[in-house]
Amino acid sequence: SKKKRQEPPGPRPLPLIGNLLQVDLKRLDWSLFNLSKTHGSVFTVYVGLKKVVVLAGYSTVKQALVNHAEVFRDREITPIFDDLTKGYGILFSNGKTWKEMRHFALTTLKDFGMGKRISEERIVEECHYLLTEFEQHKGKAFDNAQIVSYAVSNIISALMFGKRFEYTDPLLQSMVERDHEIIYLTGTAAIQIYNVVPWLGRWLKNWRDLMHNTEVNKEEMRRIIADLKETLNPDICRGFVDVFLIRKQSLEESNIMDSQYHDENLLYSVTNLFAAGTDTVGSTLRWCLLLMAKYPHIQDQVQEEVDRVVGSRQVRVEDRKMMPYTDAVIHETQRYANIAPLSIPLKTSRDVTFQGYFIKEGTAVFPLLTSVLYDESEWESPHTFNPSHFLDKDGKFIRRDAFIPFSAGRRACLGESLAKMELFLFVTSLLQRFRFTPPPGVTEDDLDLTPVVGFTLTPSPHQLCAISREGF
Ligand code: HEM
Repeated sequence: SKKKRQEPPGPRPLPLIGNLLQVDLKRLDWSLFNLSKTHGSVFTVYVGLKKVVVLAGYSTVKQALVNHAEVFRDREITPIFDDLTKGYGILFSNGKTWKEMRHFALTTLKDFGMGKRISEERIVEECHYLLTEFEQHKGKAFDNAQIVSYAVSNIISALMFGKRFEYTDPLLQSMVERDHEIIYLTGTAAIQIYNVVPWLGRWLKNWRDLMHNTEVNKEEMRRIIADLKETLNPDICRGFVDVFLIRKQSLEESNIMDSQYHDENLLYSVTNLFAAGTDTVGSTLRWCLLLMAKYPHIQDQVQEEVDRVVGSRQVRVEDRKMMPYTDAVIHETQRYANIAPLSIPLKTSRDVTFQGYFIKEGTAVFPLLTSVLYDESEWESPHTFNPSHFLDKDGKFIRRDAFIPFSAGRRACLGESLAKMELFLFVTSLLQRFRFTPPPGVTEDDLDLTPVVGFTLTPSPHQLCAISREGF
């Protein structure tokens, strides 16, 4: 009946441009969050002619992604996602490709220690390189964006290629820089326009830059893979790429030619993991250092806890349970920084009636993480950086259901355990050794928390001073 097929409400769209006048493409997540206050937690917007259903607030997002996991599972392959990976790999694939590549990536990365002791050793080793680099800049104002990203990308590189890069290696530098650029450009207003009017592409500088960066990236990744192939030894698997190549070889030897283990899926899975594993953790780490410099009384409490629990020895993952305040600060950084505000768009895998509204198969869906991490009915002071969100009255760490910066359901981030381990070890190691302050002549109030808005939210370019702490 007509009633049963009622579609989610929303602002009235205009011909051709849809609701483009009601949203700010430069801060789409906040515009949609505001619209949810008028139109409810499930509503429709038209980005040009493209219809999108927005899910807002913790209970709605959770109900969709977790309780209707099979429906809200497929990726919406926008024109730009298609340009980037042609439906291969993990991030922007669907069906058999996605299922097999996600499963393979998860099991292989776990076999190489993702989230376990072996990764801990690797991260601890990388902390030393990072600290040495900070040491060289100590006391002077500097922008830590690059070295933080290099350290973080070495963790995923070790899992995939079985090696780390020197921070001075031009290959590492260019891959990190280009990925950063790609992630930024993908979220710009120009590319969102391209997604609804793809023939505009060649006229848009952002699109041309994106395509150029993607091509160079692929070339470099192909060369790394070719080197690994040349030196492949099935008895000593160095990482993800080796395991993939061996699986591919053995399937080919068995004359199975239609498997998912082909060059394209290898190339795009590796580029996906490198990009998803670098910029995300890198910018969260930078948010954390910036917030520590801005709120010195919070930094004091973290350092008091680090000194009391760890002292001057190496921090280990198992220290975390004795460090509720530090744990709360890292969680609150992820909540407040909200680095993936729109998550990554999904589409419905079949017709569904959700919260009384009919949503047709193939409809694009935005699980609005901003509306979850800033949900006023879940957080006591959503707009303030407040580690108490994760502490009970006795100062013990508490989990919060609405803390889903890695999203939830079938598509949830597959690097969550690795990211959490990296964040804990990098943050504590840096704060054990250094005090972070604004540069001379800049006050804490001057430190700007306005993000640069791309596909992720990163801190605006800034400088901090890393001052050596007494005893180190
Ligand atoms: C602070 C760090 C990180 C954050 C906040 C984060 C967040 C996210 C989010 C929001 C998604 C989208 C989930 C969805 O579509 O519902 C995602 C997907 C993904 N993440 Fe992460 N991520 C982080 C670190 C990592 C790391 C370290 C890796 C690499 C090991 C990684 C690999 C991936 C992959 C491969 C996907 C795609 C999953 C799929 O489509 O099935 N992420 N991440």
